[in-house]
Amino acid sequence: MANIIEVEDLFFTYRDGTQALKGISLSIPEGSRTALLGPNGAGKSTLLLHLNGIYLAQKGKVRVMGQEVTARNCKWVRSMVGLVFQDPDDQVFSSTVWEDVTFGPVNMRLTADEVERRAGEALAAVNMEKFRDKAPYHLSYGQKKRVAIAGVLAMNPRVIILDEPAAYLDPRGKDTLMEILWRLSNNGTTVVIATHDVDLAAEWAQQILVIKDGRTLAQGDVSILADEKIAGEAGLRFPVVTQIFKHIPELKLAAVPLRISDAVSEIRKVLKETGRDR
Ligand SMILES: Nc1ncnc2c1ncn2[C@@H]1O[C@H](COP(=O)(O)OP(=O)(O)OP(=O)(O)O)[C@@H](O)[C@H]1O
Repeated sequence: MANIIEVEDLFFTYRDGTQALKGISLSIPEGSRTALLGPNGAGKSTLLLHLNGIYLAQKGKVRVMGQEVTARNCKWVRSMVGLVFQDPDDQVFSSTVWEDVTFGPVNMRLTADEVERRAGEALAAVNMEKFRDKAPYHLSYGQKKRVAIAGVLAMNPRVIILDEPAAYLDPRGKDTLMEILWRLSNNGTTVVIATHDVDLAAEWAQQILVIKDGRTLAQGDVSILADEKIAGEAGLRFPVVTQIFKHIPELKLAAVPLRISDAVSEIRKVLKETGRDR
């Protein structure tokens, strides 16, 4: 799989002198599901703002679809890489939901028909069609979050990045959001989430990126989440499923499971081997 995003030795210092990124490198394969993890202040949000061209590299490179992100092409980058902020109040500001979701496509100077089609499809994708004439101000947090996602979807990006997508959502809101993320990924969109939720990362992601202190600590498949050294360094806890199985070594599993579905099949295997599957 080709990489749709590549970051090479990227540095970024805020005006007050805070060095947020200190030579970070990583890659995101096209069509993949990536979870970005790391402790508070690791540089996740700062990195995400570089991936869609809101911040530009001070040193090092960010490449999107093979093109280096610069002041000249950052508008194109923003249309290719959609970013959903953690707090929908930072993103949803128009007087109606419809106005908000059409804002991006109107700015892209698409025809009225195309704007209508894209905004309609985007609202349908997040199950918010019936709220189109409502003021975002009157929506619940989870509904506003879905409007923010629709606004990004309406731009038809190749990559969608969500900063802490599950934060403050109730269990049902979180399930709805995960369904949306699965659907997007099944349709071929590259999806990246920054999260502190290791269980969500283990269940959903194909690729895990752990960052710490402005650098990449680890990049690889979900087995990274069961690695004691990495978890210790990044201050991550193991997924709940992994914790349970690490406590029962007498099961002698070939690999400690990270996901509920893997745990269930491991348990079934043990039951079968010991004749307790009836
Ligand atoms: N606008 C800003 N001005 C100055 N420093 C900033 C600014 N935004 C972030 N920082 C600093 O940059 C570093 C990285 O912050 P960033 O928000 O990227 O981390 P994060 O990994 O997203 O953290 P969290 O998990 O808490 O959201 C931190 O030390 C933070 O205090």
